[in-house]
Amino acid sequence: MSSTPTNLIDFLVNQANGVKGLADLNLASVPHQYIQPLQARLDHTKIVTQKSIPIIDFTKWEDPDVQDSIFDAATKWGFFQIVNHGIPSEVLDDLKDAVHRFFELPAEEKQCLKDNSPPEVVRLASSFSPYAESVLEWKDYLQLVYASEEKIHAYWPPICKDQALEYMKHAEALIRKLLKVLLKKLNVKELDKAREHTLMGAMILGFNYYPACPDPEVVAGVGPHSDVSSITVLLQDDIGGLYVRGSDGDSWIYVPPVEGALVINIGDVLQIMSNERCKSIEHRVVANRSKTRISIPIFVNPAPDAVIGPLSEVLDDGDEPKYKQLLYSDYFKYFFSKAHDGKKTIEFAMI
Ligand SMILES: O=C(O)CCC(=O)C(=O)O
Ligand SMILES: [Fe+2]
Repeated sequence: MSSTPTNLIDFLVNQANGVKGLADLNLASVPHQYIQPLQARLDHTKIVTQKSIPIIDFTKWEDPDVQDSIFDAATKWGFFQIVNHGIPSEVLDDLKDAVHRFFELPAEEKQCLKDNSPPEVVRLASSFSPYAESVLEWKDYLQLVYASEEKIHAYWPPICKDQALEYMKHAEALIRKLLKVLLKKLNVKELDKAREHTLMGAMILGFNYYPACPDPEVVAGVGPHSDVSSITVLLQDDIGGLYVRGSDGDSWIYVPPVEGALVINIGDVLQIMSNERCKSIEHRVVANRSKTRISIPIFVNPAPDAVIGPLSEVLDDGDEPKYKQLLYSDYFKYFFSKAHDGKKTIEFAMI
């Protein structure tokens, strides 16, 4: 049995071993840096099993009834799953295989990728913001920015590039449809170029890797947070571990893996732009004792230079604005400057 590396952050981050490298040491228990204080751990008595987020058939997405159910889910739950979304199952399966292949690369290759990647295109990290957190999260992640074809071909890792790009091409069409439905319900007639820049001007494909953990009860896979996206489109594998905050603000609802489905959630940007009609709901991930889990979010983000704030079409209905107008890059930087802290990020945008 091995012991914890003396300089843990150096081992995880600079040597690019990640928590995958730590898990491969087969430690009997997790290093103290991962142990969450009692009040931060998931209280199992708060888990609700009788409720679940809606599952929506996306086949007839232009049908007004389907659009109503999407908006209803966005306003009441902030989270829903979609099936029959049009992305072929082979594209999803090939992507999941590619994610495993990527994280199974030797640390030297990951380090080489880190050293040679411009952070505006490719970022490899462990935990969330390890230099800003007092307790680490049991997760490694890769972020691939959906930049120009030229940058993608130059910098996305060859071991997963084709599968990631194929998925993004399909997903982009789906994202446009989802945003059109949500905007229509907010009285915005079309998704023109300016709105595209604001709502989907910078998309990031994330690969999340949660290795099996000897003490899943005491660590956070991901601590409670809401996403800073417009919307997030998440592909999860069949292991499970995602929980979303119930509407009472106290309970946690399990999001079961559904074969072929994508989990959609509203992010802070759409909560702000809809002046709180759409809800950006807190969620968290629990690690697994015996199995590695992966998940693949697309963070549909505004361009960094976009100004976000309540839409005029929403305020025209007589609403008082609850949020100010602010530069998205300021919001994004603020999110990463601290540990995950529930719904606190959005206070940065409140009037
Ligand atoms: O792994 C998951 O199911 C969700 C991950 C997540 O919430 C995130 O990456 O923002
Ligand atoms: Fe999230």
